[in-house]
Amino acid sequence: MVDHATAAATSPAPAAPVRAKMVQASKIYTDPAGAPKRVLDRIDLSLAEREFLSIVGPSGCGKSTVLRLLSGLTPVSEGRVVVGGEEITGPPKGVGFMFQRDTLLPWATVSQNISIALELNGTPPAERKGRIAELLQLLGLSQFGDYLPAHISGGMRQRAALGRLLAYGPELYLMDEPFGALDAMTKMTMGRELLRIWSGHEKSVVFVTHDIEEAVSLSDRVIVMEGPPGRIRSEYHIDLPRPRDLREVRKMPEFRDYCDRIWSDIGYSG
Ligand SMILES: Nc1ncnc2c1ncn2[C@@H]1O[C@H](COP(=O)(O)OP(=O)(O)OP(=O)(O)O)[C@@H](O)[C@H]1O
Repeated sequence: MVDHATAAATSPAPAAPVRAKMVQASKIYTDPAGAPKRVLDRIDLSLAEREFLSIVGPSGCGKSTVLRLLSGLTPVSEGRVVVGGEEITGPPKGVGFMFQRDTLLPWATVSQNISIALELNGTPPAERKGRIAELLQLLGLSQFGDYLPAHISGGMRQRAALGRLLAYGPELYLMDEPFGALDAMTKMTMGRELLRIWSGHEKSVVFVTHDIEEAVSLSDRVIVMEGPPGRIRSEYHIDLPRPRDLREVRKMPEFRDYCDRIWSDIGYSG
């Protein structure tokens, strides 16, 4: 663990090339009375190529704001955000977002939702049909391509949203509690799918979750935030074997140990 309260507040330089980083990045919003409100305070964060990084922390500590800064959807107030080697001033290429509630287009079928992502990334029309079929198969949705989002379950909608993200094919996945609304079993299945896809495609992931066990089971590294204003409190390199069986890994004493330490960092003593 690196304790950011006492150690220099920087991540150790990862061995792999850097996919994204935040350097002394702060975000200042305006509160309803018009006064400045510092929601992120001098965040230093480095994400390696092919790294799976999770961010946990209490509600309102700024986890989503970190994702928004990395996505370029929200500009940084102080400091720098660098993605793919370039300081960003807007949404950079190669970045895809997935939210807790799926944001599928309600009037388009599952296949059409995926097709739009393929169109956006420039996949030639002749290749789209085959690619859609592949993705539907990968996500167990082959029977549901012609369904509207309202006519499938919440878990299926999240799978379709993941399919759309994969269709878009970003280098960096920014995921904001993507499985937060799902039941425990579907959540585990989605986590397993995500790991399978991630390990096959070698993309980088920043995954925000309230679920510490989910964070530890999926990640290479877990960052614990505190705030407001949002700061990095500590980080854990998760030294658990890969490939991971998400149920088996939870039985390991090291897994429990990581979770216990993160719970106490967040301030929960049981
Ligand atoms: N557009 C905005 N204008 C003003 N304040 C904002 C805005 N967006 C977020 N905030 C504030 O920034 C702080 C951090 O919000 P953020 O959503 O990043 O936290 P979070 O850790 O993701 O929370 P949660 O776990 O509850 O989703 C909160 O106090 C929130 O009210």
